[in-house]
Amino acid sequence: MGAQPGAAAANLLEVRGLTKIFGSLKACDHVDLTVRRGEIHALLGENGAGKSTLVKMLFGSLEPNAGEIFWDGQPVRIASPHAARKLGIGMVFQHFSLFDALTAAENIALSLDDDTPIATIAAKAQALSHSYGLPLDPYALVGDLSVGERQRIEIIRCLLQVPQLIILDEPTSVLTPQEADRLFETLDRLRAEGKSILYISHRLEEVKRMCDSATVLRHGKVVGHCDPRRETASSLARMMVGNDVQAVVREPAEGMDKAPVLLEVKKLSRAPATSFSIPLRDISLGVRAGEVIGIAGVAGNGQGEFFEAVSGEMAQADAASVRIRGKDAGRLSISERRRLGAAFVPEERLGHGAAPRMKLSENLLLSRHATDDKAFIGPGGTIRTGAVDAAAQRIIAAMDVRKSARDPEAAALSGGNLQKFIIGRELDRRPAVMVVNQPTWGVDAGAAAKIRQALIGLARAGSAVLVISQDLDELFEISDAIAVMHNGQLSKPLPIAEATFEKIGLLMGGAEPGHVEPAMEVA
Ligand SMILES: Nc1ncnc2c1ncn2[C@@H]1O[C@H](COP(=O)(O)OP(=O)(O)OP(=O)(O)O)[C@@H](O)[C@H]1O
Repeated sequence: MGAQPGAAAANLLEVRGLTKIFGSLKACDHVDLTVRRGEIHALLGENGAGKSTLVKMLFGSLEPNAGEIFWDGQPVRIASPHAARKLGIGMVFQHFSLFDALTAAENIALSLDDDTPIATIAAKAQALSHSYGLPLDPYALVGDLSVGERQRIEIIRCLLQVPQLIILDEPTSVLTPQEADRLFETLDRLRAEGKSILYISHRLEEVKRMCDSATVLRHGKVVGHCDPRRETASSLARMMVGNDVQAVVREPAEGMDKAPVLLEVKKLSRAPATSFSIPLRDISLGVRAGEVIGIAGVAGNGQGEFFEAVSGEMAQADAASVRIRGKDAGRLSISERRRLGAAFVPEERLGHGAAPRMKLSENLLLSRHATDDKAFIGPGGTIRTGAVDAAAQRIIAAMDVRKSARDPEAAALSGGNLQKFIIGRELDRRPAVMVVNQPTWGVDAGAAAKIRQALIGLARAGSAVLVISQDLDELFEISDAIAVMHNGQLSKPLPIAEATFEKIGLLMGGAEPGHVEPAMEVA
């Protein structure tokens, strides 16, 4: 610190004693952080450790209660994202803030503080996209783009402002392995140009591969610094969690071929609901009591539409296209399907999986009043608040949900902790059929292992479990068979003993199921 104005300080960013308090919780407790020029610095920590809170203070969207920030050696106050951008801090958020009905260039224009003509923005965006190897058509409608392409718009939007420090919050959680590789090449390039990157990720292998240094947070405090290249994924996880992460154990399922099919999808087809959605084509699948079936696929190949059709968010014309415990359910609503013993966990947790401004207990009542009316609703329709509260606390304890109050609003939980609560809320019902989309998205290694083990446990206790996930490691860890969704079609499930990354990868890329073996020989 104390560099002369004008002379570049060795450290681009220094944070001393940064503190943020929510109610009685110190989400960040005297945090120190140093980011050097030209380094990729990982910010690690389990769910709720305080990572998002810290970067929100650096990006000017939260005001610290105490502490100092030095930028290029000089003390600064970052009062708003606008001020952060002016300093040279850019951020690529985990949840994209793009409008589907606008083009890439129009979306970028919205975030710029001047009124540069669209054609100029498009030309600049295209030049950046070429030079950083991030293919992008500035005139494409965002609604037509894959998640990976949308992220590229966010990155290019950030680069257009010529930042010195780029904050990336879980950038690869929604990317395919190929898209992630491309992102890593871009980050390498930015580092070589002397830019600094603050990188939040729960994927420890990629942290080891990409990052030069790491700061580890636990319960809002810095508990360590390390060079991730010298650590293993498990030593990093241990540093974050404070103890070893339990490996997931998948006992082989016995006699499954004779077990009843609890969830059946039969010749399910669906025309696209909007010009941005994928049509579903003749999908058939059965999930038996006791088994976990995984659905792999590159994002945007119909997984969301399939989830909507199975869960009842979108009813089908053909009642027999979805059968739950032997009953036609295709035309039933979500609540009616839940009453048949099914549970559904959507991908998007805020707004979809939980109402943000409602307390956890209220969210619990909202999702379970139909199925648990005896437990939660008393005579004359009164709510048994004691029972609802006890169930909420039971779920919080079972899933180790970390929070700042006894029964906080859903929006006050960190992303991973909210996911733990939503999964726990459904597991607590012991549903006969469980369908979950991206079960561990944004969840730390310890909590992910816990959720995966719980899904296997639910199946082995006699339920049918269907897991849609982009995380192939996860699917290989928990599934008894894996099917692949490509362009609205589903391949036949491949028993896990026969499945390999290569076979599944080829199917994800659109290989005909029958041609998997020859294609591999050619390769
Ligand atoms: N607006 C808020 N009001 C109250 N508490 C909050 C608020 N935002 C965050 N918290 C609490 O602060 C703590 C830190 O949350 P934060 O989102 O920073 O964690 P995180 O490390 O980013 O977690 P994750 O990996 O799950 O995203 C959590 O316990 C969370 O419940």
